[in-house]
Amino acid sequence: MSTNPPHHFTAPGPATALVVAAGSGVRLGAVRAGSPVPKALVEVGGRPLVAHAVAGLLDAGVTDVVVAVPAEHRDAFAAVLPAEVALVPGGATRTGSVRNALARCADGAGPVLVHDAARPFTPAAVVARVLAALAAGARAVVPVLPVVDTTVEVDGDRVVAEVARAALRRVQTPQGFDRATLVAAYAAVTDQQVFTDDASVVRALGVPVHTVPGDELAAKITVPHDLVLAERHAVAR
Ligand SMILES: Nc1ccn([C@@H]2O[C@H](COP(=O)(O)OP(=O)(O)OP(=O)(O)O)[C@@H](O)[C@H]2O)c(=O)n1
Ligand SMILES: C[C@](O)(CO)[C@H](O)COP(=O)(O)O
Repeated sequence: MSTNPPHHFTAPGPATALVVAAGSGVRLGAVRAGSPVPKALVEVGGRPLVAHAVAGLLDAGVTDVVVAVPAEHRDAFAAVLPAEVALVPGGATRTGSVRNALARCADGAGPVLVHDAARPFTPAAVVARVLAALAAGARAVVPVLPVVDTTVEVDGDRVVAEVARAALRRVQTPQGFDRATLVAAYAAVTDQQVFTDDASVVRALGVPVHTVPGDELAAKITVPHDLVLAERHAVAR
C-alpha cells in the first residue's frame, strides 16, 4: 500500500506501532462547522496524514500497527488504511487513546512504538534509531532535537526569566518502549493524570528514558502553517 520510496532499514524482529489518530485538530482548524474532519484525515500530498504515518512505520520495518481513531469516523479511517491495520476507538485524551491501543496488543511480541498520526513524514532513520536503542537494552527511548530559539518564562505578557536552553530538548515520536514496561506504566496511571507523551508515563514509574537524535522532518502538524510546510515537502519529495 505504501507509495514511499524504498528504505534501507529493517526492524530486527517483531515490533508493534500504536498510532494515535483520534484528536480533532482544534489548533489546525480541522473541525469546521457542518463538516468535521478529524486532523488525521486531513490530506497532504493527496493522502491523509494517518496514511502517511502508517506507511512510514511499515516501510521502516514495523510488523504490526494499531491505530486509535475517533469512533464515529471508523469507516473513513478503514477506507484509507491497509486491511491488516487494527483500529480501536480513541479516548478523550491522547493518553486514553494510547491506553485503548495498548490494550489491543498487550500480549504481543517485541517492542512497542507510540507514534502521532500528526507526524506524517517521520524518516525511517528515526524509527531505526529508536528500535536500535531498544535492541541495545533501553526500556524507553525518545527522539529529540535541540531548542534553537531563546526560551523565556513569562508572567502574562512580561518576561520574568531566561531559561538556559543547552540542556533542553524538543521531544518527538515515535517513542519506543519495552512492551512489559509500557503495559506496567499505563496500568499504574489513570486517564485523569495529565501526561503530554508516553515517556512521561513511563518515567512516572521511575524507568529511565533515553534519547536518540530526532529529525525536523518528523515535525508535528499542529497549526495551519505546519500544513503549508508539509504540503511543500510532499510536492518536493
Ligand atoms: N484524544 C486524543 C487526542 C489526540 N490524539 C492524537 O495525538 C496526537 C497528538 O495530538 P495533537 O497534535 O494535539 O492532535 P489534536 O488533539 O488533534 O490537536 P488539537 O489539540 O489541536 O485538537 C495526534 O495524532 C492526535 O490524533 C488522540 O489520538 N486522541
Ligand atoms: C506526544 C508529543 O507529540 C511529543 O512531542 C506531544 O507531546 C503531543 O502534544 P500535543 O499538544 O498533544 O500535540
